Amino acid sequence: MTEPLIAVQHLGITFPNNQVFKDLSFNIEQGDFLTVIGENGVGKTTLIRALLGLVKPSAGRISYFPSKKAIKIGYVPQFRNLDQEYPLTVEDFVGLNIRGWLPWLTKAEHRQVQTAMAVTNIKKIKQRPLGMASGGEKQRAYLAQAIVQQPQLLILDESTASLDNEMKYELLDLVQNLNQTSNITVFFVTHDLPLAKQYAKHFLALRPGQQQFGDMAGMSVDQLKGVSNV
Ligand SMILES: Nc1ncnc2c1ncn2[C@@H]1O[C@H](COP(=O)(O)OP(=O)(O)OP(=O)(O)O)[C@@H](O)[C@H]1O
Repeated sequence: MTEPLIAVQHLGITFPNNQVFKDLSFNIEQGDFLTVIGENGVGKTTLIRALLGLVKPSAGRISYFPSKKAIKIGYVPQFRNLDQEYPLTVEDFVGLNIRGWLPWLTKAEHRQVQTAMAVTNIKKIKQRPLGMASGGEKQRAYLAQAIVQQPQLLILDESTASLDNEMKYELLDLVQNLNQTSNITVFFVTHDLPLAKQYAKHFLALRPGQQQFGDMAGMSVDQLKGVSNV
């Protein structure tokens, strides 16, 4: 059995007048490609925030192995079309995740930026202002920024929403490659069931007050019906 990277046990999260999770349990295994599906408002973003330590559980716990400190998490947000005037070059944007706005990088850090751009196939546009890049290139720059620190866990938060089909599959091919060759664990939140079916190993289907966890390949017709209207 694969070791968990993160174990969520009996998690409860309650906002004033709103209990989002009552008793949520699942593991994120090392090297997994886990997709999280569920209708609007069921708590997907809240779950990500809890994994990042930004929301405190009201019950249960989230355990990190070997420790919370040892696990770096890369985050790829939902695609937002940056303004054409956005001035940072693709390279500077990717480097932002190393030292924020400080421009000087060590040689090793510079190499990390070059590697992240090579892996995500944006090296040839590294001097281009990010605002002038295409939608797919922008999203690949977000992916490069998320992996520049070589995270153990990569969270994709509806990152393919509003990308066209070709760009979606291009992005997910890159993510799958990272998952398979660098053993980066992937936590992929999406509404796109066909995409999830193609790439994910496991699924977590969230519904109000309940959850289902299982093998993506073995997802039954009933389970499929349950989440296919999301
Ligand atoms: N800080 C907060 N305070 C109070 N309620 C909150 C807070 N954050 C989220 N909620 C509520 O918790 C519920 C879950 O929200 P969340 O954004 O996690 O859902 P989601 O599944 O990500 O939705 P979507 O698919 O629309 O992005 C919603 O009812 C939301 O209004």
